[in-house]
Amino acid sequence: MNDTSIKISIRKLYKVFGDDPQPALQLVMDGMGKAELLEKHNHVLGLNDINVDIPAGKTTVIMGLSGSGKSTLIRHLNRLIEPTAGEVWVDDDNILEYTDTQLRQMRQHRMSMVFQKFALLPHRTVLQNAGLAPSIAGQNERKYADEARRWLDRVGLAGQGEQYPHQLSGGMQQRVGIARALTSNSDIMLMDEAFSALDPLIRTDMQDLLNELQAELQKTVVFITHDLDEALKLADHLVILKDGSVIQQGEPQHILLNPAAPYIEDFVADINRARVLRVRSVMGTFREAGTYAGDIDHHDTLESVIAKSEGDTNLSYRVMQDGKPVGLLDMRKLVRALVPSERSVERETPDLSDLQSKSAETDAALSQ
Ligand SMILES: Nc1ncnc2c1ncn2[C@@H]1O[C@H](COP(=O)(O)OP(=O)(O)OP(=O)(O)O)[C@@H](O)[C@H]1O
Repeated sequence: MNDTSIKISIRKLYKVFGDDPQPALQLVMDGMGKAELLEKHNHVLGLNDINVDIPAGKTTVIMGLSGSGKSTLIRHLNRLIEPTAGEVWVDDDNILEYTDTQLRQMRQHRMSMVFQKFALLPHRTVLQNAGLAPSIAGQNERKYADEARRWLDRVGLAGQGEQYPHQLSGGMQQRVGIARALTSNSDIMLMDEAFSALDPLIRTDMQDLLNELQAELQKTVVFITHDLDEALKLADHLVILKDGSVIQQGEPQHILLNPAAPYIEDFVADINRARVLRVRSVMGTFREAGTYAGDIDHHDTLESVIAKSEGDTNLSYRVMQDGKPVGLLDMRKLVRALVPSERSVERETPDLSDLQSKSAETDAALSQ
């Protein structure tokens, strides 16, 4: 994540829910955990000393199980929730110091939100829903129609502008939600479980759409999910929450290869690593001299390299990025990366038959 500036910076953020949060906060700062705070003091620890830098133009995914604090955290970014302590900086402003007018300006022009349940206005057309932000800012339909239509076209809803939300499927309604966020022309998109209400195939389509839009538009996206596959597919930066605390954050591939806590190890244990890990995350240094079986791209998945090698663990490949060699990938190293942790590598190194059965599983999954 080099060469990226920070768009949103969350500093020492705490949220305690209850009648008298300040004394409870002191107990938390002195080390009391969520369970004890609830049991002995009847206060809920929502967020505990959150420090996260959200890079501009990238997708940051906040992931955690139910109750871990994801919604509480994202709602602090537009001050739908006020913290018990801490700071939230957006574009170098501490938004907790904003006046009501500044806050309204920020919500209207600098941040948009995409909701799990779409939150479309039922009596407005698709075009009017897409143009909600300019409409609230006082523009009439004639003025915003071109821009709203452009984004409806871009999300795959060309010709649907005169429909009403109830005439569209769930996936189409969420496309309107995304078009609405894009028509607002804000740099920051907050997406709260935005795809969780959709059927699996539609959900995959929407994830692909978001990745495509991001490659084109580079918005600062903060995306909440409880689904690790979704997180790994979307995230440039991944933040994992548990009981209101950040357990680990960083580049998703790095987290997968270096889980910092048993909780994360458990989370990532069932992931199809061959499909998620990229060559760049496991390759070694490039050496001029040496023989290799062919060229692969740094962004290829390990699964595609396994297929290319036909399971031959004696091979190594030259890794290319933008036409230049950047590394070497030894198939034995690739195989080691498929095993979840260092400890298990010491116990057992998978052999060719493991690889082939993994490939067969993958083929079966792909052909479904
Ligand atoms: N208004 C509230 N009053 C009291 N406790 C709250 C309130 N809002 C959230 N909480 C508590 O704060 C913690 C974090 O909740 P939050 O909704 O942020 O979790 P989440 O990770 O978004 O969960 P889910 O995936 O189920 O939406 C939970 O223990 C929850 O019960």
